[in-house]
Formats: sequence, structure tokens, C-alpha cells
Amino acid sequence: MSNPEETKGTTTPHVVKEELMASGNWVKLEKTTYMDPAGNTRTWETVKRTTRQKNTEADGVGIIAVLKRTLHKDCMVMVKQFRPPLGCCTLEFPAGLIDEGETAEMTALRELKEETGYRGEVVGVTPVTCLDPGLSNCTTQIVLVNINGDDGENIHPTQELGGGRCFFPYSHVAVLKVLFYVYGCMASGKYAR
Ligand SMILES: Nc1nc(=O)[nH]c2c1ncn2[C@H]1C[C@H](O)[C@@H](COP(=O)(O)OP(=O)(O)O)O1
Repeated sequence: MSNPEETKGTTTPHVVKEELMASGNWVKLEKTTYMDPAGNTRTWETVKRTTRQKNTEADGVGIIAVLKRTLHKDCMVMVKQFRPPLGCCTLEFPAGLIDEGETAEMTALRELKEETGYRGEVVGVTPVTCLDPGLSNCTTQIVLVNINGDDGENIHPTQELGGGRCFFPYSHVAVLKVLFYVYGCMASGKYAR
């Protein structure tokens, strides 16, 4: 039986070869040669992390942590930190790279503790997703975590990191407003290059 792709005169796109262009301690740049759907051989400049662990598809996790306290509105915990690639501080969901032998859930609880001092409980994990597939194969799993803010160890959380990071509990409404603002700007082309 003939391949329906072939009868349309198209090819299943695939990678032909990957050549190292530059490598650092954390990332590398490759020239990816691939066959496009029209059957043309083309190249792409690809960034990869060098730190991805065996037996995991994701490089890291992002953590959506909800702080739950009696007589308080639920809050989302965000981390403010200086990000060298951007040259400025960002407000982010806590995040981090998956270490050897860890699951996404283990990484999420470890990073949340390190970055915010809170001990959480995992309530959900997304499939693996790539946030910038036009640049990189870097992948993330979003882990949903609840924090019992009434628990004694979560009353006065202490970060275990230096590096100029600090965390903030934000109301869901404030976080959603920021997300809607950003998506609104993207949709209106304000951030288009
Ligand atoms: N792209 C990177 N360049 C670096 O020079 N260093 C990097 C990169 N990515 C990660 N790291 C370092 C920084 C930290 O010391 C470790 C662990 O990072 P992690 O805490 O897991 O992730 P972030 O929260 O996003 O910093 O890796």
C-alpha cells in the first residue's frame, strides 16, 4: 500500500544529523540538518541543555503553588529574581532543573522548599511541554502544589538559597491579571518583534 504522504508529493519531516557548533557547562548550540515536508534538506540552529538526566523527558519543572491559610484568601507563590539572559529581575513561578534520580514531583517539592521555604504537597503534574520549540528542545513539566499555610513549618518559611531571590504570596486575582495582561499584549502584537 502506498504512503499517503508520498502520493501528495510530500515527505515526513525528520532530522538527518546534529552537529555541535559550541558547548558550555549548561547549554550547547547545534546545527540540525533536517528534511522538510517538501523533501528539501535544510538546517536549523538549535539550543539544548547539557544537563538533562537519563530516564526523564523533561529538563525541569515549573511549580504552581497555592498557599492555603485559614481566614486568608488563597495565594499563588511567585519568585522574584535577577535573570542574566534578560538583564533584569523577573517575577516567576518557582522552577528548577530535574536532578539525577528525581521525578518531576520530587524536584518540585525540593525547589519549592529551596526557593520559598514552603513545604508543599503535589496535587497534579502536566505532561511534558516545550516552551520555545523554535529555539530549543528544552522541556518542562508544570507541577501543581498545595501548601498548608497553617502547618507549623510553613508559618515562617525561610529560603535556602542566596542569589538575590525572594518570594511573594500573590492573590490568584493579581496573578491572573498579570497573565491576562501579558497574553493580551501578545495577542495585540505589543510584544511582537
Ligand atoms: N543557562 C544556564 N547558564 C548558567 O550559567 N547556569 C545555569 C544555566 N541554567 C541553569 N544554570 C545553573 C544555575 C544554578 O546554579 C543551577 C540550577 O538551576 P536551577 O535552580 O535548577 O534552575 P533555576 O531556578 O532556573 O535557576 O543551574
